[in-house]
Amino acid sequence: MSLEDRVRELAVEVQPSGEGAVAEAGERHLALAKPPGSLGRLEGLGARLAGMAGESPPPVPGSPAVVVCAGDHGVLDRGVSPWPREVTAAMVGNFCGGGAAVNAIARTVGARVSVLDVGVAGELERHPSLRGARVRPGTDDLSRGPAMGREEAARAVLAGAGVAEELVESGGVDLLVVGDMGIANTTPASALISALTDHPPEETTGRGTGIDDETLNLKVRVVREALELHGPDPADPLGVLAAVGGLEHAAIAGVILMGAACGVPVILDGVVSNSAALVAGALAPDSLGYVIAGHLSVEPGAKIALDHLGLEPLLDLDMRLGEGTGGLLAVPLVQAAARLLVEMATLEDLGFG
Ligand SMILES: Cc1cc2ncn([C@H]3O[C@H](COP(=O)(O)O)[C@@H](O)[C@H]3O)c2cc1C
Ligand SMILES: O=C(O)c1cccnc1
Repeated sequence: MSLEDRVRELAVEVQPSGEGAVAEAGERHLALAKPPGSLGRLEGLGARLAGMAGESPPPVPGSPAVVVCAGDHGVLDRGVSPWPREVTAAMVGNFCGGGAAVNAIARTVGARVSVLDVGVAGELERHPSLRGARVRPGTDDLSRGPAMGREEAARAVLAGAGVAEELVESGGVDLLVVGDMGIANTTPASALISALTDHPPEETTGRGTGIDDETLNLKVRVVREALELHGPDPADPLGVLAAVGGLEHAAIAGVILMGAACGVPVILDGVVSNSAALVAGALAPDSLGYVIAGHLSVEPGAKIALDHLGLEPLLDLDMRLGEGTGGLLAVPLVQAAARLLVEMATLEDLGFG
């Protein structure tokens, strides 16, 4: 079986989240000891968690993990980011050493950090939290040719899916957060969002790590050239990924598909994971029933992608880092949304039934 077929097989494994449990949780919220609707969006989130688990009340997720997917990008040669490629490998080392923003926030919310090398260009030291599944040492320049081959894109999707499966099946993880590391990776994120939402590059392209006006204009031009060169077809998500995506974007799509197939909620981070969710949703529309938008990144493509997916972000903190940082901050909200349904007394318990 080809790797593409295996991705398709995984997509077919995703079951729709349970409408019955969603309705039951909605009923329960009306009965709990509070004015109806007073917990705001936490009520709808709790009902969605019930749907994902297929039962109301839903279990309270107590074992979260972030999967930081890392890769490098040939399009960096066009000057779309001010940072050198070597920062990607250095930051992967930093994730393993515990000194990155994602590590500090993971410790705050009690999440494990797992790092997946699907496409880093440099040498990496071995480390227990680092999974090596390097498909190739970075993509090619997507503005001059395909970023990667279709089978390579499929291999990266399956690498992400494999890590998610291991965390859930052997590690007891019941809540996944996706994160990214890869210098220049906001360029393929914009290209994916334009290709899959039909918004033009001027709207989906942002300043990434913090580029000036001149570099932003160049970045928009590079994304436009890539779209003109490939004419990506939204009906062929793997083709879109291979033409204008990135290896970590592919791996994140794989984590989403496997999380959904296992019935585990997946919290998105910023624009890179938002673009990957568009790919996952195009491969398996039902996977979106298991996806939660953790926060709204400052990158303009983030809002376009989330609107297209029909997802409302839980937090809006003006963050634009990636790594999984904004997604992790939403973990306590997700846990609280489930715990409210599990632990609150009802009005009837209080004698007001
Ligand atoms: C030190 C450092 C740490 C980071 N952690 C995440 N990113 C984020 O910034 C990069 C994408 O932005 P652009 O497309 O502008 O290059 C990615 O590596 C992303 O994960 C970082 C970037 C840097 C420089
Ligand atoms: O939205 C993000 O996650 C993001 C923004 C800028 C750079 N890297 C990531």
